[in-house]
Amino acid sequence: MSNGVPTNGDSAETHTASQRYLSTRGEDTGFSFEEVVLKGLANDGGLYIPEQVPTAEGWETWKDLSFVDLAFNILSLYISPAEIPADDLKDIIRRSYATFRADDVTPLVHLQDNIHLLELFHGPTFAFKDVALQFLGNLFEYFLVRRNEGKTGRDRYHLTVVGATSGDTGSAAIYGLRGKKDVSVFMLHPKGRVSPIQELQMTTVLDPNVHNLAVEGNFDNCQDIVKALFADPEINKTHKLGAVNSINWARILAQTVYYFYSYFTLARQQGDSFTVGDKVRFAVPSGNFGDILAGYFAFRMGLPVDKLVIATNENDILDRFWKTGRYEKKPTYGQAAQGGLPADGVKAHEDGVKETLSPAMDILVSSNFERLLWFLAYEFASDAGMDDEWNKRQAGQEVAAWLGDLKTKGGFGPVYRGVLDAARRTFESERVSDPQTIDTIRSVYQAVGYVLDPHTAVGVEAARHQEQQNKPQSTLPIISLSTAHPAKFAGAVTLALQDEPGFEFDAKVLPAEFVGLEQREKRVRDVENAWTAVREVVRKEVEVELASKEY
Ligand SMILES: Cc1ncc(COP(=O)(O)O)c(C=O)c1O
Ligand SMILES: N[C@@H](CCOP(=O)(O)O)C(=O)O
Repeated sequence: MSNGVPTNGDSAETHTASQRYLSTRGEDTGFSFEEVVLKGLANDGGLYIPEQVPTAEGWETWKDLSFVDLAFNILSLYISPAEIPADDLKDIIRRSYATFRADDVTPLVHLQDNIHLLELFHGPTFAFKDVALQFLGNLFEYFLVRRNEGKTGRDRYHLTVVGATSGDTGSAAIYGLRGKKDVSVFMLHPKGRVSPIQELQMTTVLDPNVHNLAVEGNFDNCQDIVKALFADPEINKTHKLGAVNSINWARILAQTVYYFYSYFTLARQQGDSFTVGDKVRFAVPSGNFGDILAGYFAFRMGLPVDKLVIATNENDILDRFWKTGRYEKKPTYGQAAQGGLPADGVKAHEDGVKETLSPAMDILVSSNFERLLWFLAYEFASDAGMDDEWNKRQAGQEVAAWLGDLKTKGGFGPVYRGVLDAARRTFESERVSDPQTIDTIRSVYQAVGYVLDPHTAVGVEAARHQEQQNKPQSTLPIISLSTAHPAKFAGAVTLALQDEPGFEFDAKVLPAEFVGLEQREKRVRDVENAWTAVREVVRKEVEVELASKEY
């Protein structure tokens, strides 16, 4: 079904295949970038992906570009100038990264041996989410200003953003959208399950368009409520829902930039011992699979990636998939996957999400895994020798069936051997326990004096294990993504370092921006773990907000 690319009166010929989008469940195709950004989730429940992953022609020549110029080159491959003219796109990107404390936006620092840390926490809320959400906030604003030109009052297009957070997306989205015209933002967090600083970062923002909702439940309950709202035709029609979670394609797209940028930074830092064209590994602390999926796109675009290493905490659905070929909320260990794969020997944990020291990754089901599944299914279907339309249809049907089973039976798999083999060609997985996380924070501090946040520690431990395991490739540099500032997770950091001589959290870790947060006024509303109850709250609070506006 074509939904009419693009929305602003230009002809479809102005869009390349990588600038048109389809749903992973196969029913919805032909969307423009603007449509997928404003809609978030497809009508059939799928996630948007580009019809084709573009090759980054001449990427090797981008080595010395600034972050902003590099971002422009990459993003232009996915956004037609007929939708956002080049100068406007450049301006959006420039403004998005002007809010970062580091001149080079995402610095790369050498940690130990072959491991380099990609510091992604220099944005306003001290977590990697800022890289995408500063950009997404400005994109929403750009599209809304254009849509609302000459309109007044209730005729204006008012976007109602609803998002779920285990701590970091919430504040990053709020900082990306606070005070923006024609947008209300509702962030659902699991009550009492985010770190105290994360909670304060969200609830101390008092702009009238920001609404914090504390849900009695876990992160997956929050994510399910958001998905249920997107599936409800009524609220979508009346309130024009928008997404800030990584179900929104723009989140993934913005994150591909730092894979390229860190690769080039490494090449500049290493001089003769690393030339553009050499391979690297990336280790990525993973939960919803958005961050590492951006790495997959970078790889598909031509970046020389040896392997993408998925690092999970004890909520290990992804690790179990790579080991068994089954994607299951509740593990059924001991059953070998198709083709006689070994069981992984990991102990089953309690039914549901485990609360760990890396709470932002306490996720049972990783929403972006669906996007990877589509590409794996597409690759598998392509072996049948049919035409591209057939391959795409087949991939969509396969994904819809898998996701259907996940919903009704709690899991699916084992997947076809060819699908699993394709997954293993590009990715490896590691599961890191809480004690290992603490040991890693401590041993890195003792060795080099660097303080890791617990999520970053999960990635670093995975990288170190990879270094030990992959002897022949162990000379390859590993870029380990540092996804948050350690000050956001005082509990875990203090647990690991309290006995270290001279270590003082406030002096060594706490940034000035966090001092005094707890004394500020807060606004948050408790809500039931029920999507219909949340829908009522959204309706009422948007009404109050709109009634107070004069434009
Ligand atoms: C600090 C931190 N690290 C890692 C992750 C996992 O990233 P993703 O959900 O994209 O896999 C998150 C949450 O998304 C996070 O907040
Ligand atoms: N870890 C996230 C969970 C939401 O993930 P998202 O990347 O899909 O927004 C968080 O910190 O909120």
